[in-house]
Amino acid sequence: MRDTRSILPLHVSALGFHAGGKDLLSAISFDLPSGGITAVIGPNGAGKSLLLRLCHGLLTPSSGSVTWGSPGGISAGVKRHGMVFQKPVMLRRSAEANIRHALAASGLPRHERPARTEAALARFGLTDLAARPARLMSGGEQQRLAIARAWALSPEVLFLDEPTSQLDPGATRQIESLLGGLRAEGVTLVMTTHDFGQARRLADRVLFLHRGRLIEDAPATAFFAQPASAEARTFLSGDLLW
Ligand SMILES: Nc1ncnc2c1ncn2[C@@H]1O[C@H](COP(=O)(O)OP(=O)(O)OP(=O)(O)O)[C@@H](O)[C@H]1O
Repeated sequence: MRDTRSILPLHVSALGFHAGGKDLLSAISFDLPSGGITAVIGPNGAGKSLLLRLCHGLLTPSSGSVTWGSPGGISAGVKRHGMVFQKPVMLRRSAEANIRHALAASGLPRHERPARTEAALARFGLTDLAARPARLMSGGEQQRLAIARAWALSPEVLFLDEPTSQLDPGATRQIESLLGGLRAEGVTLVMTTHDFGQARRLADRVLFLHRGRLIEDAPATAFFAQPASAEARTFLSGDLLW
């Protein structure tokens, strides 16, 4: 039977990542409790994608740790966090088959897959596109499918790496509205974005990274109204390039 205990909070402690002779992330510490949207922002190369990949387990920390769950809660071995990338990676199959494949890979019993697939397509407005080859779908449709595919696995936490950077304003608003809906459902979201307007519209909390360090961890309203650090002030004014 599925373990319904929470994988949260996520504890990131003194996290570091070293590659190519460089410290790309250093001494990053924060806790992620359940709920809300956290925007990870910062200039190009700050380490935002690396941070998400480390949290999701795609990379191994060089130092420090990423741990899930509180004592007595769920921890190792249960992966109820998903990740959506800037450019969705779709199999050369229909939209529906992409979701079914993810469900099969996750070990969901075969008899549960059709209903779960149907629900995911319906939830994200993709029912009419179910048979469409995923790679022929528009960028916005593919991103919706990527989110639907991640949602189908019932994630408690969803990491999204610049989910709308390839999309036009209409598709961006559509994705934002879907993300707001996931938040309302209780999914905990962590997303990188270069779009300050989007971070203001969506985020409850901001993690501001610069040169591999966590410079600010603040409620989004406070961060945008009055950033505490000189780096964030310069970044928000558009003058901090890297
Ligand atoms: N495996 C790797 N080996 C060496 N350097 C890497 C590796 N992965 C990332 N980097 C470097 O680490 C730095 C941070 O990369 P990352 O992709 O996390 O930045 P980012 O904040 O997401 O930037 P952007 O906003 O441009 O997407 C960059 O300078 C990048 O070139």
